[in-house]
Amino acid sequence: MARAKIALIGAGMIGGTLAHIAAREELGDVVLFDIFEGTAKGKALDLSEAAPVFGKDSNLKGTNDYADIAGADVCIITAGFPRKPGMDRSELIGKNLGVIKQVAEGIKEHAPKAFVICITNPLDAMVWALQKFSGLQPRKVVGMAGVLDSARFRYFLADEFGCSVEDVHASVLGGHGDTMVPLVRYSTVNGVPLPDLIKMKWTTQERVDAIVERTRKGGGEIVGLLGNGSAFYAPAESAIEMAKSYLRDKKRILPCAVRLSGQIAGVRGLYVGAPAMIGARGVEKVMNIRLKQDEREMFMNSVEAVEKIIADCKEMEPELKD
Ligand SMILES: NC(=O)C1=CN([C@@H]2O[C@H](COP(=O)(O)OP(=O)(O)OC[C@H]3O[C@@H](n4cnc5c(N)ncnc54)[C@H](O)[C@@H]3O)[C@@H](O)[C@H]2O)C=CC1
Ligand SMILES: O=C([O-])CC(=O)C(=O)O
Repeated sequence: MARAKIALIGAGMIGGTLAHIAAREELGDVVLFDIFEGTAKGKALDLSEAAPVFGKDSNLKGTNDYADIAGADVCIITAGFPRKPGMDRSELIGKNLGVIKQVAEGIKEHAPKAFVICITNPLDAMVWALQKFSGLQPRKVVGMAGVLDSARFRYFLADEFGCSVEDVHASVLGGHGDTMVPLVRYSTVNGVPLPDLIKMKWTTQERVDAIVERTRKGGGEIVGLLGNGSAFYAPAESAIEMAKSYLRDKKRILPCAVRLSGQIAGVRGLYVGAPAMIGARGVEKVMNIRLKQDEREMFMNSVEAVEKIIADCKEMEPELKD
């Protein structure tokens, strides 16, 4: 059987890391696309030269020609600009909306059957715009944020309990911004929910509240530390998890930015983070979890934040207006 073809649109920090993981895991042949041809070609060649050392076979190609992504099974988009310390992700639309428009046109023309995972920020608005510009089926266009946000939540909780990260599961809903909703009630250690762990005196409400707040601001914490760029290892690992679930029809249930059609709090037509089953048909199901009043309020607050960014995108690009 032919190898899967994975197109990485954007060959910067996340794009290069994605290529590295895809090659090491022999997920398929990799096309690295970037407006800077040298960056894409250089990283593809460097990784090709590493392959004999790690002993895996994948073809890696760098390009600035969309024709090279033809027939891709998966496209992962990181093209665009990261924020700088002190900036909000929403401030990136001025630069990144135009980039997403170009990327959508490239994918629509050359890889319209691909499963498309958007990472570019501000995430929920960019994946919404990408689906609109490209006209691809919503079930084949998703955004990566929830896997990353819940991985941060899991890491902070495992650190709090001094236990393995493998035994901590967590769910984060809503937009990828400071209003995201880490769901305490649905987060567990060995199946035991956090509120029970508080009763068991494994931690306190105050400490859990602080972890929730740190999770919400997790991206900004890394931006502040790096000084010149944003997180890339954890975002790349997270998108690969989503790509693998599609390519291997694993039907993982992962928190992703998906276009809702009423499953959570009745929200429709908007891309926002929710637990979704990813299989060979793309988004095969969205979990219709029931929220308590306070959770629902936090979720709607996050939805409103996404709606505001989308309204600004519509002002910039009238073709996005319905
Ligand atoms: N969704 C999420 O959870 C996360 C999102 N991000 C976002 O991912 C994006 C990429 O981050 P990095 O890889 O760190 O940035 P980077 O700056 O290292 O790489 C971006 C690449 O995009 C390329 N590019 C710019 N315009 C392009 C165009 N029109 N066509 C093709 N390529 C183009 C640049 O040349 C650069 O190589 C940023 O917007 C960042 O905010 C970052 C971390 C997590
Ligand atoms: O914070 C940023 O700008 C990058 C990002 O989305 C994250 O790491 O969560």
